Amino acid sequence: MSSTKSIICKAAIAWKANTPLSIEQVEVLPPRAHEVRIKIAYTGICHTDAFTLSGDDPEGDYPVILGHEGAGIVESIGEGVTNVKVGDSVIALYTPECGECKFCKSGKTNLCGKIRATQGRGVMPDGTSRFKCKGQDILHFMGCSTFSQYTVVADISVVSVDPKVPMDRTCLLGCGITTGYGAATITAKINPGDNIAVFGAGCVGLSVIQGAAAKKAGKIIVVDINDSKREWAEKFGATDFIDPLDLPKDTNIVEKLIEITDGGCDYTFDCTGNVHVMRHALEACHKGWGESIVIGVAAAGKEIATRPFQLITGRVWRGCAFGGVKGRSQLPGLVQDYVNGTLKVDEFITHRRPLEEINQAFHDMQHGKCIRCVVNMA
Ligand SMILES: NC(=O)C1=CN([C@@H]2O[C@H](COP(=O)(O)OP(=O)(O)OC[C@H]3O[C@@H](n4cnc5c(N)ncnc54)[C@H](OP(=O)(O)O)[C@@H]3O)[C@@H](O)[C@H]2O)C=CC1
Ligand SMILES: N[C@@H](CCC(=O)N[C@@H](CSC=O)C(=O)NCC(=O)O)C(=O)O
Ligand SMILES: [Zn+2]
Ligand SMILES: [Zn+2]
Repeated sequence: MSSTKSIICKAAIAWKANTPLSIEQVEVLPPRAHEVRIKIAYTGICHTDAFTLSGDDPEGDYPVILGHEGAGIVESIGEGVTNVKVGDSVIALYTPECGECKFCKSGKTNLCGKIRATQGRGVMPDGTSRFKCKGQDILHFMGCSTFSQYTVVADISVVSVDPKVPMDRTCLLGCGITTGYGAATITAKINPGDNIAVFGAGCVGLSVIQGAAAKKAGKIIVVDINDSKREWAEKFGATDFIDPLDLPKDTNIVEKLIEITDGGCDYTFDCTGNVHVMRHALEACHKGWGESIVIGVAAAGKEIATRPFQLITGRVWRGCAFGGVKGRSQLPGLVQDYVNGTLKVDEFITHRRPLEEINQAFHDMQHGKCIRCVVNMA
């Protein structure tokens, strides 16, 4: 049912790049046509939130409410909304799904194009913001802004899920876990026995591992410069763990991977955002058919490089957003995969914090043993 009233609530605002978030009282305007206002219950913090906060995101602009890995309850809907209703348990989608645009109709990508231009400018599809604080408009982020107790999203950027599943779990299907699992089970076409390598054993990389294990991959080799991730990688199904910094001086990670996979990997995945790692991931692929999938986000100006010969001799370089998953069509099924035990979610939660401690949660993520911190937005 549509509401005409604003809501005053708490949100963590990034007033400018590279500064701690500030907990503020914000006004959240009512949803307009084809918009949904959500009471956010829990949100994860993804490395991409930190990427934008750092100032490295070419689309980054301020002041902004970050957060794109969130779940909550529909509080009100605007005119014309039919896909969700007040009271639904939902996940916000930074990759929307309109079902009508050239991209959605292509059957070749999950990258819906309907609202990407306005989303990239931090505004709603009509070009305006639904957040106000201290007399000024506050920008939206990735069409979600889950670091606010209430947020407004486009109706194509939200999906209802099983209300019996706790939202401190479903929030994590809003980005990292789904991205990694989808990269391994949808974007890559892993056959049983295929040898794969995962570079970076954070939330995304660990979820690639679980996806590859689900596809009955052969060797699942995890490459991370942080030895403490060995245990994590094995917990999610890795068969081998290599810290490149431990290799003999005369051996590099590409040679090592080619050696232990009899010519190279069938698939590799970059989950680090480091463009040099992306090159290693490509060149560790098997001649003739190996595919490397870029997931990591790199800063403005960073570019990848390799010899054209690597591609001429059959290696394929591709990437994916949100694992290639169509949020409105496929997330409810992934939630059920969690319910029936085939998709790990609980195991990713290493930290929990209240909204007031969100800056410490960013610190957790960038130091120590954090895989995912879940923030309680109450
Ligand atoms: N394409 C998409 O749709 C999405 C992309 N992303 C991006 O994916 C990447 C991973 O996200 P997330 O898992 O949350 O990030 P994390 O920071 O949790 O994980 C990154 C992992 O890579 C390791 N690492 C860093 N540098 C290297 C290196 N040179 N060689 C090997 N390992 C390395 C890190 O180790 P250490 O802990 O020691 O730093 C860490 O374990 C990020 O760039 C993020 O922005 C995230 C979600 C969706
Ligand atoms: N604004 C950033 C975009 C970085 C990026 O690639 N984002 C991913 C999701 S990362 C989630 O944690 C993505 O979905 N990209 C597709 C898109 O349409 O943006 C930049 O410009 O670097
Ligand atoms: Zn993310
Ligand atoms: Zn679309």
